[in-house]
Amino acid sequence: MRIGHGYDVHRLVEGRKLILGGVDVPYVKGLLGHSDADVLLHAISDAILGAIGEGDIGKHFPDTDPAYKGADSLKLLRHVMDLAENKGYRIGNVDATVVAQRPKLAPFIAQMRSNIAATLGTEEDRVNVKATTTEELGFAGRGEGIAAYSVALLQKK
Ligand SMILES: Nc1ccn([C@@H]2O[C@H](COP(=O)(O)O)[C@@H](O)[C@H]2O)c(=O)n1
Ligand SMILES: C[C@@]1(CO)OP(=O)(O)OP(=O)(O)OC[C@H]1O
Repeated sequence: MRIGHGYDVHRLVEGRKLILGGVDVPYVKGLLGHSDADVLLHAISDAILGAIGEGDIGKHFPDTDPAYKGADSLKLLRHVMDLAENKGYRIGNVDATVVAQRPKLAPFIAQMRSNIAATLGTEEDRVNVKATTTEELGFAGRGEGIAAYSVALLQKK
């Protein structure tokens, strides 16, 4: 068994879609990034890369490479899972927390979980997604950005 941890932050700006866990969440702002800036999927991708000793998403998908401009982070996550599977691993479980003061994410969590499980080729009960505010403290609390944390446990197939 192998364990990995991931953390990511993106800035909230006007004129961008808010994509979280592959869900287009209705909001007045979206996350800024080279890709679709799906901070949740980036944290999960980094957790899996950590578990298999493969660095981080910046190493695999450089933000200087035009190929990843506007990239769908579900596709990046699938590529990361291909690396894990090629090394003989499958998902034990994945847990993640999105840190966002707004918008309310609870109505979208089930779809995020479903998207992530399908992309990882695993059962939904092996994937958990949570959301928390920071009680208006810090950058997330001021609505300047959204953070996400994840851990991933991988098992030998
Ligand atoms: N963006 C968010 C943040 C939180 N939630 C849900 O609200 C619950 C309470 O949040 P606290 O920060 O006060 O702990 C939390 O457990 C989430 O279920 C949310 O939907 N969207
Ligand atoms: C995902 C990548 C893809 O180019 O770009 P960004 O959307 O900027 O996201 P970040 O979390 O900064 O990780 C870097 C890149 O791998």
